Amino acid sequence: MVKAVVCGAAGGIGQPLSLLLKLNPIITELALYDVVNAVGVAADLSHIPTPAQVTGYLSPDNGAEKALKGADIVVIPAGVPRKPGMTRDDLFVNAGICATLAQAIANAAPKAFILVISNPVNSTVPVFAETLKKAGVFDPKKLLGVSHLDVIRASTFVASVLGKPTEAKEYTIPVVGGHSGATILPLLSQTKPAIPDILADKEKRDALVNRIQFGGDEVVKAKDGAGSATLSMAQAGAEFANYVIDAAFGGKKGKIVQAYINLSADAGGDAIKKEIGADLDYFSVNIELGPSGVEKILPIGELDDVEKGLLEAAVKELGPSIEKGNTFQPAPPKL
Ligand SMILES: NC(=O)c1ccc[n+]([C@@H]2O[C@H](COP(=O)([O-])OP(=O)(O)OC[C@H]3O[C@@H](n4cnc5c(N)ncnc54)[C@H](O)[C@@H]3O)[C@@H](O)[C@H]2O)c1
Ligand SMILES: O=C(O)C[C@H](O)C(=O)O
Repeated sequence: MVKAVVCGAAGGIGQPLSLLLKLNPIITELALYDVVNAVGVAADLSHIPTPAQVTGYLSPDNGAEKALKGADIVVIPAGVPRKPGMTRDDLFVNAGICATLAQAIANAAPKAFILVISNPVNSTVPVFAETLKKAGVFDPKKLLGVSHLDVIRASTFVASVLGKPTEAKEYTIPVVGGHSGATILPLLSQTKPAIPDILADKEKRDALVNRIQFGGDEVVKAKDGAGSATLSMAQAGAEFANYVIDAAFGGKKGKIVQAYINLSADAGGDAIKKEIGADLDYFSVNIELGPSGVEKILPIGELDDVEKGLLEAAVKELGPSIEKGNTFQPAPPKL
């Protein structure tokens, strides 16, 4: 029996993400929460003949906590998306929503896995952590910032540069760092199978790194004011959630993925700080998933000279974003 909850379920990401989770046969309960339309989306999905029983909740009468009660995993795409000209940092307005949802999770589902999609991920994950810490329920093994869209983009774009667009799934590229521009660090030198021709071609490689780092901008520009990536994010979010569910509840230990996490989650976090040469609290790293969530933090591994330069830029930009999340003070509740 697995209960999944989507917060922000009526949105551009929330709806297709909820659909994809409804299709996962391990999920037996799917609760949808949003400040608008969650009941309608739930009614719609509830007609699909898969095991998950779908319910919808709105904000009045403590809807968030009702939805969250007994949750095993909570996926959060709640909050405002970018418009052209905005950076992800401009979305820090979402911090308040994140703090409110974190408090509701602390009250109603303190042991749940929490997957944060809401931007800016580099700051919203620290906001979640700080709220959970204050509530005394923070488990760094279970709080995961979802940077998986960068990973699926990397596979797609590498295959495209190789002229093998139909074989994207065959290419695995670890993407570490954070989830915003220069903080996104694709480790092309660790691509499997190896891509020596791209690595040797500076122009090709630079363009590829840039496309992975700024793939989000490509979609924001194309949507021209109608939001940012929703469908690819829903796929990435569901794939990532399914990895976590399989590892925690499906007996499939050992999956290695990247996620933006608090480095205190495992002893391997200290080794990461040495590898990156910085005392950051958060970084997107290779993790092994298991029943406890982050079972192990694994080394980043060897970087080539290009990647060492990119790492320096990523670390520089990440520090202030983390600090912003760590020090965020939610507005006091209105009386
Ligand atoms: N991590 C990533 O890779 C990634 C990728 C794409 C988008 N995002 C981010 O995901 C977020 C959502 O994007 P979207 O395109 O779905 O936006 P959207 O506006 O289409 O949907 C957001 C939903 O959140 C809901 N919401 C607002 N306040 C809420 C609250 N307090 N509680 C519950 N729900 C609330 C809204 O009603 C809306 O339905 C944005 O911040 C966006 O930047 C992250
Ligand atoms: O670019 C955005 O604002 C949304 C998301 O973070 C993305 O990478 O597509």
